[in-house]
Amino acid sequence: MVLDISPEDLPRTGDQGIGRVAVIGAGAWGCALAAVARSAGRAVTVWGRNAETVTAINRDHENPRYMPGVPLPAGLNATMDVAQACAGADLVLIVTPSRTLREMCGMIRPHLAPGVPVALCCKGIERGSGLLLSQVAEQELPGHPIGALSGPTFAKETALGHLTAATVAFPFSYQDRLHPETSTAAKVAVAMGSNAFRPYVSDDIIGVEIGGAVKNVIAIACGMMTGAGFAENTRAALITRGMDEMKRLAQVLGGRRETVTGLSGAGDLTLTCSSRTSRNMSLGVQLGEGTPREKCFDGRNVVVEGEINAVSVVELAHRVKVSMPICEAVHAVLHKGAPLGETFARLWARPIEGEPASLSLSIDHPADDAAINDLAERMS
Ligand SMILES: NC(=O)C1=CN([C@@H]2O[C@H](COP(=O)(O)OP(=O)(O)OC[C@H]3O[C@@H](n4cnc5c(N)ncnc54)[C@H](O)[C@@H]3O)[C@@H](O)[C@H]2O)C=CC1
Ligand SMILES: O=C(CO)COP(=O)(O)O
Repeated sequence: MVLDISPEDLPRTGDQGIGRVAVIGAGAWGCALAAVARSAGRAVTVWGRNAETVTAINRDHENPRYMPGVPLPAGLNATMDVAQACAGADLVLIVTPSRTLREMCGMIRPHLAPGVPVALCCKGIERGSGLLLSQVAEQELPGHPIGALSGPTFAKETALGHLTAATVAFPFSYQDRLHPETSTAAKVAVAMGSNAFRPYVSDDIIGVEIGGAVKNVIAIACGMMTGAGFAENTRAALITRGMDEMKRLAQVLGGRRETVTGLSGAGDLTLTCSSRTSRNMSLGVQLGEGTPREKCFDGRNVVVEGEINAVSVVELAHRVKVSMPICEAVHAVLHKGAPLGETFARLWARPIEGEPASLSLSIDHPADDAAINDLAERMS
């Protein structure tokens, strides 16, 4: 199954003006989204920094470095020239690792026509500032509507045309509330939507971004426990309690709890916490099995957003006084040298709490150090 459908074959709900899409980043997700936009009938140019990758996309319709064996639509153009990529673009998708976002915004700024919307497709929170990626982009690209596209979307499956859904979120103006179908989010959704790729429209960019950023940290936790030999009960508990951490953080920052139960929170948690296709889950599994960090992924340099973002998520949680014990545990193991077994054993031995958290209680039960040590031993 390959996504190279002719635009005429696609039922459209009405073209709302986005004809040309620039995709910044020629990795797995950049190429998958470029394929999606192309199959939805858009003219697409991908910007990449690597000459071999750019040549391979244009000549072989494949990205052998990041998505080998996955055919890309023939009509995709790739370039190393950012001015060329952005020329005439009605929509820009930024799809490089989150830590590069500020730099990418600065790079495209001189080449964008006024008011062109920019959808962020990377997942994270800026380290140090604690800013959501949309706030970073707002600082760097004044005058451009900034939104996010996020959801349970493995790049390879998406590029192969497996049925996929994602959320497109841009802040709504008052006019948008009266006519949501003409909002920027809706226009972007229409521009990207096809028979195989189903976007949903949201006005809650904070909720959507928090879901995307935090789920990677929770996926590392699930991987760690799986690698350490724990089973499905443990994973289900981490997914559910991890979602609660996301909801609390989203709400305090002005997002909606219900957004986190959507594609970008619950959906993406379900996907990435269930499959070693996820680089985050996979890193956790390898560490849980006892592989030293430098030997994970056979020593290859792989983008694992949750590893870097564990720091920014925990710093942000401290700043806004939100309790995120699972993220804290991942952070302690990855960045503070805490022993994996004992850290997760202690996570389970915390005082009894209410579910939901609005049932405010905390009952200490004496930590049984011998039992914790046994559990820690099982995990080491
Ligand atoms: N792969 C996937 O299934 C999905 C990935 N994402 C998100 O998309 C973002 C990108 O991930 P992938 O495409 O998977 O990563 P990737 O590793 O496949 O590709 C990363 C791309 O970014 C480029 N890059 C790296 N550092 C750069 C820098 N300093 N300046 C300019 N370009 C740079 C690389 O050359 C490469 O083209 C991440 O935030 C990830 O969480 C989101 C949904 C799905
Ligand atoms: O975000 C993703 C799927 O939605 C990709 O997950 P990983 O970055 O863990 O591979």
